[in-house]
This record gives sequence, structure tokens and C-alpha cells, in this order.
Amino acid sequence: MKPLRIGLAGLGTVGVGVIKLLRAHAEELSARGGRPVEVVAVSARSRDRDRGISLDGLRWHDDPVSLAQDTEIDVAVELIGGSEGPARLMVEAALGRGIPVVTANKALVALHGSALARLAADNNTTLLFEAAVAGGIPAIKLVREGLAAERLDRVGGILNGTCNYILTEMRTSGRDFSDVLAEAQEKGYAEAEPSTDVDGWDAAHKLAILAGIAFNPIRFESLPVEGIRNVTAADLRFATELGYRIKLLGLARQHEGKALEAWVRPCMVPVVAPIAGVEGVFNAVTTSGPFSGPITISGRGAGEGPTASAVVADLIDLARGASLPVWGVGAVSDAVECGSLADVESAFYIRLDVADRSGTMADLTSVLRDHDVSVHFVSQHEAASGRAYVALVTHGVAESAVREAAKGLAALPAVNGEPLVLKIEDSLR
Ligand SMILES: NC(=O)C1=CN([C@@H]2O[C@H](COP(=O)(O)OP(=O)(O)OC[C@H]3O[C@@H](n4cnc5c(N)ncnc54)[C@H](O)[C@@H]3O)[C@@H](O)[C@H]2O)C=CC1
Ligand SMILES: N[C@@H](CC=O)C(=O)O
Ligand code: NA
Repeated sequence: MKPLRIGLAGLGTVGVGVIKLLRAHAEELSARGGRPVEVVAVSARSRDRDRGISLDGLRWHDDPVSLAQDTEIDVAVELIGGSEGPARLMVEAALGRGIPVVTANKALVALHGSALARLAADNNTTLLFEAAVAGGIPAIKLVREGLAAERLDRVGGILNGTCNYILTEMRTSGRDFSDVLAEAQEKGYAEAEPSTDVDGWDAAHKLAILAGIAFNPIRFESLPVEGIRNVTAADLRFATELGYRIKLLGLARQHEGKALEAWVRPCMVPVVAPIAGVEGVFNAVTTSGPFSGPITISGRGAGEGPTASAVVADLIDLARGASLPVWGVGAVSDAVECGSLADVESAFYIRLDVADRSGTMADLTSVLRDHDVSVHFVSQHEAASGRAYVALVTHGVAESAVREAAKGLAALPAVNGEPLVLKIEDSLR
């Protein structure tokens, strides 16, 4: 049987994992795909770096675009990363000549997915990206194939392994942020530029892709994004005391007749919610729809093995001759704006660093009263030298009111620095 010939660009964590997996499971892959799946050509920055795998017998291309133009490949695999530059040029070159592309690059798909889908459709080929969302979890296949019959009202979850790893380690071992981030980088979880992870962008790319399949491609710039940099050890302690875990969540919800509600932000999740138990580098993808009901699946969201498993699953689809439309629908629609969050009601957690003196609490509550924010629970812990951390949990209130109240609180002389406002996400129980 004629093999499926792969040209693979990017020999880092994921690229090396893909080559190892193709070699380790060659027999099973050949049986499942109906023909052997073989890497025949590669491209990376350095030819001589020791990667622990042999590149003997593989054609070498210095330029990933020249790899995409190699007439002796059937599929181009892009594992370089970045929404622009060589990754984008290579994907465009391959799709432009009718060669299917498999990529793990969420930034590229989130920002240019609609244009790439058109290019693929125009050239009668496809772009597959299972590894781009939640690493080894079959998240795309869940939504695009498994739930193809459903009209979902919610999709999202814990979509960044690095952030979940940092939040888990900070809480369980008391280590600080930068120490745990360095470890996530060593383990190959973090993006080349780690602010992509900790500032929420990577989760946002993944949410944009899930929302694109479940609902409609969204205009990435309209997605509200907040990362985990401002979450402190004090917040993690308060969360435990209140019966919550702090998780970086990305969620998109379709409310009847309204613009899509979508956001990425650290949230308080009740400790009894299944998603609260998803710890470390694990991700979780959650959906809900009128026929299927709620579904949550979890697994390793980053790292060599899990991500390689997802890339190779796409290659098997191609070996089998599957021809899947990029966003799960034949016609590519234009990207839509996400709705404003101003009127969306929720309970919120507000954490303040205050002067520990008489009258402070009265000042805080008067600001909340002035903004019509009703408080459900208050807790206080001593901080260093005459300061205290105060945590307030509100009743349900519009996001715009809590944001205005937070500005009023920040302006009080007794309040140091910026308050942290976290949404309490109770719907995922
Ligand atoms: N590491 C992970 O756990 C996951 C990574 N991804 C995505 O997979 C992709 C690859 O990620 P990693 O393997 O972690 O990155 P990495 O930084 O370990 O590897 C990237 C590779 O691309 C090569 N490269 C850079 N510029 C190049 C150029 N101009 N021409 C040819 N090769 C070039 C580098 O030499 C390196 O071998 C990214 O899009 C990333 O977002 C997706 C899911 C999980
Ligand atoms: N940097 C990402 C890797 C996988 O997509 C993460 O930490 O989740
Ligand atoms: Na996946």
C-alpha cells in the first residue's frame, strides 16, 4: 500500500514527539490508517542539534516553505508555532497547492482560521488542528464530529496547561509564580514566549477555535482576555477557605437572540464542580447542549506525548481519506464580534490589600453600597505590618457595577494597589 508521505516542519517538543510516536506505533498506525504513515522530509532551524532521534534518510529543507512545495509529500505538518512568519507562510504554501495541512498552532488558527479555511476550500483540501486545542484531549473531534448533531449552548473549559500547573503548584506547595513557571517551561508545557500562557492568550486562541466550531468563527480582537499574573497566594488561600478553586477558564455561551458571551479569565469554581478537580497540566473541555446534556472530558493539555498523539490522530484521518471541512461546515462564514460583558450578571470575589485600622471596613462597604453591590460574605487575613487582605463575595450583580465599584475601592486611601476581581463561575457543577 502506498504510504502517506509527511513533510514535517519544527523539530521541538511536539515535532520530536510526532516522529517518536510514528516510529513507536508504526504497525498500529498502518493498520488503522489503511496504509503506512511516514515522515519523508523535515525542516527546522538547526540540522545538527541532538534531539534524541535520528534524521537519517529524511530530506532536509532549510526553509519550511520549500518543504511545503516538496512534490514528494502528501501532507505538510506545521509544528513551528507563531501566527505569522514561517508557520503561516508554510501553511499557505501547502494549502495553496492543494496539500492538506496538520498543525498544532492555535495562534495561527485562531487569528487566520477563516482565511485559511477559504484557501483550503478553494484548493479542495483541508487543515486539521486537533493538537491545537487542549493537547491530547480530542477536543476538536468531540465538538466537530461527536457533537455534530447538537446545537450547543456552552463550550470551553480549562484550556491552558501551564496556567493550571502554576495555579495548582502555588496552592499545593506554596511555591511562587516565577519558580513554577520556570518548571513548566522545562517540562515543555509553556509557549516560546511564556506571557502567551500566563496572560491568557493561549487559552483565548483555543477558546476562539472551539467557539468557531461550536458557533461561528469570532473576531479574536473582540474576545475579553485576562491572565493569572495578579492571582496571589492570598487569593488561593481565600479560595480554599470559601470552598472554591481558582482556575483560568475560557467559556463561550450562546444565549437565545444575543451576541455570543465569550471570555478568558481566572475564576472561582466551586470545589465540588468536576472541573475544580482538574489539576496540574491537565485541561478540561466542557460542552452543554439540549440533546447531549453536559459533557466534560479532561486529560493532558500539553507536553510531548499528548500533543503528538493528537497530531498523529489527524494524520490517520488523512490516511483514511477523511475530508473534513475546516470549521465543520462547508461554507466559511465571516468572523463575528463577541458581546459586551457589562450586563452579564454573576457573583464576584473582590480581594483588597487594606490598611488594618478602624473605619476601613466602613469605607469599603459604603463604596459597595454606592454602586448597589450587595455583599454575601466577608473574610479578612492579616498581611505584613498594619495591613490586611480582605475578601468580599458579592451577590449576583452586573459586571459593569462590580468593575465601577472596584475602581471606587481602589481610590480609597485605605486601599493599597489594585483590587482583584474574579468571577464566581457556578454553572459548571
Ligand atoms: N509544547 C506543547 O505542549 C504544545 C505545543 N503546541 C503548539 O505546537 C507548536 C510547536 O510547539 P513546541 O514544539 O512546543 O515548540 P518548540 O519551540 O519546542 O519547537 C518549535 C520548533 O520550530 C523550529 N523553528 C522555528 N523557526 C523555524 C523556521 N523558520 N523554520 C523551521 N523550523 C523552525 C524550531 O527550531 C523548533 O524546532 C506551537 O504552535 C505550539 O503552540 C500545541 C499544543 C501543546
Ligand atoms: N502552552 C500550552 C501548550 C499547549 O497548548 C499550555 O500550556 O497549555
Ligand atoms: Na486536542
